[in-house]
Amino acid sequence: MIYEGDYKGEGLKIGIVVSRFNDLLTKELLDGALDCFKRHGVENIDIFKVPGAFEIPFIAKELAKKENYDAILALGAVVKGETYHFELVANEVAKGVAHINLTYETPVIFGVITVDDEIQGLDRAGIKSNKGFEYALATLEMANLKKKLK
Ligand SMILES: O=c1[nH]c(NC[C@H](O)[C@H](O)[C@H](O)CO)c([N+](=O)[O-])c(=O)[nH]1
Repeated sequence: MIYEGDYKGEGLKIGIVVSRFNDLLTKELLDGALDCFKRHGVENIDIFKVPGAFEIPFIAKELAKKENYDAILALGAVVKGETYHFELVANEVAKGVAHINLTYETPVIFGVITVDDEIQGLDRAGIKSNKGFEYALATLEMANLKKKLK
């Protein structure tokens, strides 16, 4: 028997946590995700805005604890700078989101792009593709797969 989630969005309640740091990129990721959710029939979306990617896990955890979202999408953009800060932020956000997935009952999709520079970021935020749309598809798939496991 093969179990996989479909992309039906009707009746799903989705939470999006999006960081404002590098919002030239993150607002495009958010637009791409909202476009995807709308095209797949999702009508119940809550959006939570945080200062930077480092703050994403805290809010994602608070939402997962409530257990009233079918899935949560974390969107952010970490761009390599001159300092080591890039690696610290990127690693901690990934670890934080992974920890929430294994601690609570709500799937949290890791939609944080980590890029060397803004151009690479723009390529992924609309020029060559919109990763926000792709991460939203993963969110729909996981929300529906989880329903099948009940
Ligand atoms: O979302 C980001 N936050 C970044 N830093 C801020 C961080 O997420 C926190 O908001 C800040 O450290 C306050 O806690 C970034 N860098 O510094 O490289 C970055 O590229 N992206």
